Amino acid sequence: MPMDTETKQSGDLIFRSKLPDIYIPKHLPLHSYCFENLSEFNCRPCLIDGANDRIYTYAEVELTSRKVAVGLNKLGIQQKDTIMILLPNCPEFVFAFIGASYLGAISTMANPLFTPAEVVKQAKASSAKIIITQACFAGKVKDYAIENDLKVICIDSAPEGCVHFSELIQSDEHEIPDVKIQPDDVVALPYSSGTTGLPKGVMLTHKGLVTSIAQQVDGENANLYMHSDDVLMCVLPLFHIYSLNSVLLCALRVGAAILIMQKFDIAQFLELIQKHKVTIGPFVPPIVLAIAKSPLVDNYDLSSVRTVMSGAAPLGKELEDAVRVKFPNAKLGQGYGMTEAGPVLAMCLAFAKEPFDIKSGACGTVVRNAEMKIVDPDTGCSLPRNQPGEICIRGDQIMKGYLNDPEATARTIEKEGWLHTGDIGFIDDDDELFIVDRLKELIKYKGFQVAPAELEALLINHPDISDAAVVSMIDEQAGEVPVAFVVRSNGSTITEDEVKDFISKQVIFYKRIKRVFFIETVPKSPSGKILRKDLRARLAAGISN
Ligand SMILES: CC(C)(COP(=O)(O)OP(=O)(O)OC[C@H]1O[C@@H](n2cnc3c(N)ncnc32)[C@H](O)[C@@H]1OP(=O)(O)O)[C@@H](O)C(=O)NCCC(=O)NCCSC(=O)/C=C/c1ccc(O)cc1
Repeated sequence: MPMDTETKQSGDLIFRSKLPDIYIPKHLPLHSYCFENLSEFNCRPCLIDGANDRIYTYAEVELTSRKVAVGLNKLGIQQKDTIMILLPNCPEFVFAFIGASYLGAISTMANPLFTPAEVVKQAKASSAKIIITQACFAGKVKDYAIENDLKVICIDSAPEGCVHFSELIQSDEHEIPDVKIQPDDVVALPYSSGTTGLPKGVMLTHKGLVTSIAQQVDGENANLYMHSDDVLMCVLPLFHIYSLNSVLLCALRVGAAILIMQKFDIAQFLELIQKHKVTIGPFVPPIVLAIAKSPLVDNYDLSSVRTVMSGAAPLGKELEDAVRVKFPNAKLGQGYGMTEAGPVLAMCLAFAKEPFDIKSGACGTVVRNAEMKIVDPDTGCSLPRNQPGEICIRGDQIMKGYLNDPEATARTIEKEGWLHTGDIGFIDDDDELFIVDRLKELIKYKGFQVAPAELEALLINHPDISDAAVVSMIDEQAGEVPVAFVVRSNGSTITEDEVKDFISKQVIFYKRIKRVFFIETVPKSPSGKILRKDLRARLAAGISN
């Protein structure tokens, strides 16, 4: 047994990476760290827009981002202000995010397919001062922007009252304000519901993201080895931390090319891999499933791909094996992330420069410069190898906390710095982590988060519903889908379709309720907590209306 990866510290059994700790320049602001080695790849492709093959070199991306920083500043954005990026994957997403970082400002990212109410909720909660979007989504924030005197910037055309993105780029980069960015300053504010409750702003700092990127791609034997000849497929949405961190920011650090795809379409996706000789594919299980199942795959040359990573949801062993044959030259493995954890907790060591053997089904080994422990959820005691418990992580990469929510922060991060994931897993004799269950309420539809509390709050707003609980149901395509247990108000005859329609109108597609089951009472603990396990057990036993 590799004892040096396991130590005892004040009674806790702590696991560490097999890779040695490295120096991490945590004092650098995120943009300075990402562009630290820029002179080595100034003229190389940085962003490739898959929609039109337009290539932006590293020099262009860096310069444009600085211009955008000045442009944002001229529109009133100052250090510590928040901008909202409401965009699908596109070069402007990158310029806006990095531009805001140069200013010491914060980016909160939202799915442009959110309903107006969902966007406005996040814009309000994050106190966003500017919203950067596309003309077709501008209507979602128009009224809110007028009421609150916010500027809306559009990247394509500028509807009345909006500013065109090109105006930002016309600024003189030399006018960039001289800001002193502290390592603990927030740079990104994604939203996540964590282990319980409603979506909350996750404060990720310069130091946190620098540490997370370094844990993946820095060091002589990098854990997720990539270099300036690599081409990464960027099809996962940049408004979630997986793609933002493990694709965009990691690639920028090493000078790799980022192939931007706006929307997943299997034929276009395969075409782009072949055309641009993609070498690294960071995916999620539904994409892996599409590749495994599509007959189109055999018409394309995918031999350039050397790394296929899956994350954000569990990947079954059968699927892993089925897709392996489609990529003749690729190593296949998983990464394990959670927005609050910065996000990467564990990464497949077969992706290391000097790779290790791994087992299929494992979601990696704890990243370097970090500590992991597995605790008994009932007693809080740490557990030895091969015993499942709640996965906890400690290190500079984890979030600073939830925005304006010290109670939720304290529930998630212990005083000693341990972040509780709400995931149940164990570490085996070879230091590999296996996730076996989930303690938290979260539902994952194709890797997108659905917070049951959010849907329950909407449901009980309906006059014909007196109580409701939302849990996950297994689904082959999506992994999980939300289903509702509903208690009708006295005398109500509300139907399943009426309940579904009521929710569909208010939420993005992946939060739509797929089934409704009517019950007499929602099972609850004496303290009022919904007994979700009981409801899931009823589903498993084959409940029907
Ligand atoms: C690419 C997927 C897998 C599949 O996309 P899809 O085939 O379009 O299917 P969807 O179900 O998502 O979307 C379908 C619906 O959306 C619509 N849609 C779709 N994109 C459009 C559009 N750009 N315009 C307009 N309509 C559209 C589409 O038309 C359709 O609408 P409808 O027919 O009415 O249901 C997509 O689901 C997806 O991106 N999922 C991944 C989400 C994700 O990145 N999650 C990460 C969360 S953070 C995390 O967990 C971190 C983990 C992590 C792990 C490891 C690490 O190293 C680091 C981190």
